[in-house]
Amino acid sequence: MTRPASAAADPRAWRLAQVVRDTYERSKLAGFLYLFGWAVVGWLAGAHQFAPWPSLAMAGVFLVVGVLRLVMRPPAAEDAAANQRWLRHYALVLPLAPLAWSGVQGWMLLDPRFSPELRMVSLIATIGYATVFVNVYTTVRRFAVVGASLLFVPTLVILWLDPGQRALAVAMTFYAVYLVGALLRTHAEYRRRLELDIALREQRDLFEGLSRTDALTGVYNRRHFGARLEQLTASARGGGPGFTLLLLDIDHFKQVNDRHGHGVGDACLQGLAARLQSAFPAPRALLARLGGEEFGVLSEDAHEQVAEAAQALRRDLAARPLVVDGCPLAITVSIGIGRFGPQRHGDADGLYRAVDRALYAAKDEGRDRVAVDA
Ligand SMILES: Nc1nc2c(ncn2[C@@H]2O[C@H](COP(=O)(O)OP(=O)(O)OP(=O)(O)O)[C@@H](O)[C@H]2O)c(=O)[nH]1
Repeated sequence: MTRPASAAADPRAWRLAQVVRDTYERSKLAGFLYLFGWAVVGWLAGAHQFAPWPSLAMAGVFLVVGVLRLVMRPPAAEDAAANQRWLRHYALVLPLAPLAWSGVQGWMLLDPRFSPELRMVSLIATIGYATVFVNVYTTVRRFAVVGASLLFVPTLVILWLDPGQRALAVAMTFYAVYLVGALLRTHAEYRRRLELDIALREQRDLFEGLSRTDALTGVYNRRHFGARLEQLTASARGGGPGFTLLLLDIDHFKQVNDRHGHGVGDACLQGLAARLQSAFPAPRALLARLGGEEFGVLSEDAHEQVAEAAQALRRDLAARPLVVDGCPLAITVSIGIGRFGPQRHGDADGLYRAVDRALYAAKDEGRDRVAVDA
């Protein structure tokens, strides 16, 4: 009955895990684009005839790299160390395809057996792959920079070194400059969206936490307690582990408010919640304020153990009164306890009514006592 993870779950670990998930999702099939590109260009050029082994080797490289990208699944958990490791390994795999494509591109530009028309087709493919890198790998900027550079820089060098290709060299250089700008913009947009996701997630966690928590004491509220009671009852009816319900009511609490004021009454409720939390610690027990001066505990322990802990709490309150504003505040409590029995109680309401009766029996018998539904 552990208290759920708080709203302040580690946003840095989540951000890293999200970057890893996005990177994988965006790139898992993209490796095969290179295989497709080489199959089309190489086939049209007849490379499989005039250079069968290099052609086959290229296809093999693209196939292996494509499969590698697909099978390198990211870690399932938001484990920062595992995600960092994955990024380091992926940083070695991701550049392989652009590197190999750069080889293809250089080969096509330098080998006269490739026609000018097919060279143009391969240059268009290079532009396409570099554009994909800049738009897709905005998740990790260095990936985009490395990939696009591997694709573009060798091609630019070859084009600039050939005086006959000046116009193409100029056009490609302009496009490279555009890609740098596009990379900066898309990366900034991706980071903004990520931060927005984190803010939304934190707000959702915060509201979820608030909807389960009692504002005054910080323990669970009646709503969450009721939902958990229903779950435990259903599970016990289905043969799951049993549980014990405890209901506690402060005796003559009205007098505390009347004598000392509402503020002292509030502090008393907070002090008692803290004592209850120590008497019935998570994860074996779930504590809630059910309203006013009434608290409830759902415990995995047998009712004898819960009753023992309840008696110890009662004795502790007598021996060590609560301290409010530096002054001791003596209070006593009445407690009802019952272990869920599917035959005896039927459902959650049946158990609640039985334990409530035990609590009122404790009140009727003079308060400051524990009564067990048996
Ligand atoms: N300070 C404070 N008082 C509260 C709060 N909620 C309920 N109360 C008070 O709790 C008191 C409950 O009084 P009663 O229901 O008569 O119960 P009691 O005086 O404890 O008497 P018994 O339960 O019969 O022993 C009322 O005076 C409510 O105003 C709260 O959040 N803060």
